[in-house]
Amino acid sequence: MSWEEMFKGDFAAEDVRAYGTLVENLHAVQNALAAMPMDREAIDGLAADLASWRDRLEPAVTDEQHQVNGRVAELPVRGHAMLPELRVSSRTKDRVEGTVRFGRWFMGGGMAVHGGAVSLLFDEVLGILASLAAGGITRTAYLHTDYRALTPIDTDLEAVAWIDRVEGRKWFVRGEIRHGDVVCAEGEGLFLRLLPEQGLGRRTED
Ligand SMILES: CCCCCCCCCCCCCC(=O)SCCNC(=O)CCNC(=O)[C@H](O)C(C)(C)COP(=O)(O)OP(=O)(O)OC[C@H]1O[C@@H](n2cnc3c(N)ncnc32)[C@H](O)[C@@H]1OP(=O)(O)O
Repeated sequence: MSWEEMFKGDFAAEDVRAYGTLVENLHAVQNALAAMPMDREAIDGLAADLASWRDRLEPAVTDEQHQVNGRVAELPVRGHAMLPELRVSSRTKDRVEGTVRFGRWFMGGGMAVHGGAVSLLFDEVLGILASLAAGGITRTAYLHTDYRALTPIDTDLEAVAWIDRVEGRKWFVRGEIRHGDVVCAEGEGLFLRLLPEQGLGRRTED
């Protein structure tokens, strides 16, 4: 299956743009919120605005096949608002490269990215490569992260992934997150190509 087939979007171009703007604004608010001082007026105002949007959106909740989040093929990370915005600059079946900038929202402490967010990025970049290389959807069996240096926020980082080896349906993938010449973190993951009966998103209890 080609990348284009796997990530074929089904939304109109203007809706894609609109969702991209929404995610961009959401991330900007998250970053500003994470960095704000105590400000009761802002806190109370934002809390009220969010409650109003909760009341508007919750009655319209739909199933996974019809949600927009994470299904917008044309946007970085498929428009998945939970993910750091990885911008893939090159992808082959052997290697994926991209850039990412973690905002203040992802800070753990010391102006550095939270370790869980680093692993989150590895799951994404290694997972993209595994799915691309396997020619179909893969699922993470394990993911190992070595934190070599603090990963700074608010600066462009490089993310790369390459295939280590393949054994049947098992794709062993490695990657790095770099800031200039500094390797901030190394990742290694095992991704299993799903069997037809395992389906996308099917849970074990289904
Ligand atoms: C809209 C379209 C969107 C598309 C998005 C694409 C890009 C997305 C990018 C984002 C990506 C994000 C992706 C995500 O976040 S995926 C979400 C996170 N992952 C999960 O929740 C996975 C949960 N686990 C499972 O579903 C199953 O356990 C899986 C599927 C992984 C394997 O269950 P399955 O029943 O299939 O396999 P098996 O048990 O017969 O084992 C088969 C072989 O594998 C070996 N093995 C198994 N586990 C381990 C282990 N932990 N260490 C070492 N080895 C392990 C095992 O020994 C055996 O080896 P061998 O004896 O054959 O040699």
